[in-house]
Amino acid sequence: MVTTDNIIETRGLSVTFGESTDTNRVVDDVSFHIRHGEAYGLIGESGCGKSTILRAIVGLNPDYDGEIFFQSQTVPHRRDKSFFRRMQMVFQDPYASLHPRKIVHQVLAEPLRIHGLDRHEERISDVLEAVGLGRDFRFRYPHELSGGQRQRVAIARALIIEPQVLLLDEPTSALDVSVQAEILNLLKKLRRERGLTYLLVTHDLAVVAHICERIGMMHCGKIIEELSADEVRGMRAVKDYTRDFLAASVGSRAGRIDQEMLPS
Ligand SMILES: Nc1ncnc2c1ncn2[C@@H]1O[C@H](COP(=O)(O)OP(=O)(O)OP(=O)(O)O)[C@@H](O)[C@H]1O
Repeated sequence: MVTTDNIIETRGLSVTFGESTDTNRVVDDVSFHIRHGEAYGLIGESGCGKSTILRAIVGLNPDYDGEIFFQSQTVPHRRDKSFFRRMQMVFQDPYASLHPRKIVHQVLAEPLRIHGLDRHEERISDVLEAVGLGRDFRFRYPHELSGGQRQRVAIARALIIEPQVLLLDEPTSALDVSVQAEILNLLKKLRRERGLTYLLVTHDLAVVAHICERIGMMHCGKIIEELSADEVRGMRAVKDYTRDFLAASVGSRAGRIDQEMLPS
């Protein structure tokens, strides 16, 4: 049943790559929902299909089976502009996602132009302020920014058209650990201030536990179990696979983002 509490829902979502006898079903019959204003995390080991789900939802993988709903409406396989007005994506690598020959002002003006929004100067200044960069950053090229600053610009670009949902694909994994914490805190603040809904994909337990209220554990293309953030922190999983994943994550790179760096 699709309810109005859900902003995103998938039913029987499957994605298969390859042709004829050489096919690989990397997302296999995935059904889950995200409520308005919720932060939902998909976690799992590399290659389990997390990013493919995100890409299917945002329309970068149009060849999927099953259904995707946005605010109770079936989303057409080919997304239109109005869809992107409401849902934006932030990619893992801020080095690759920003055009090297465009200054920040141009990067931020482009979505405003595409979506026909006015007051460019004001919106650009406001969004730079919101992501913790001053107005002066407008004139910088990406190579004149640090990794964290670039990811702030990428977040600003996603937010400038005031979407309802951000899809976050490993938004901090290309950054130094100390910078990761800054960006995670920024994402938390922005969600609180703007009532955003997040779908976050990561293999990093600390990231998902700090940002998300509910977490889907993925394995071999399926969500095998859903947990609350408290259940993740308390290592209270039902499935053996999830318990092993949580146990293996403690003390790993993920564990180095400690509580002090991430005020809740
Ligand atoms: N366009 C594509 N064509 C063929 N195979 C693909 C394509 N995109 C992804 N895959 C394969 O699908 C599987 C799932 O990839 P996906 O990127 O969704 O995993 P992931 O869980 O996000 O992993 P990671 O954390 O490493 O990004 C992988 O085996 C990958 O090689």
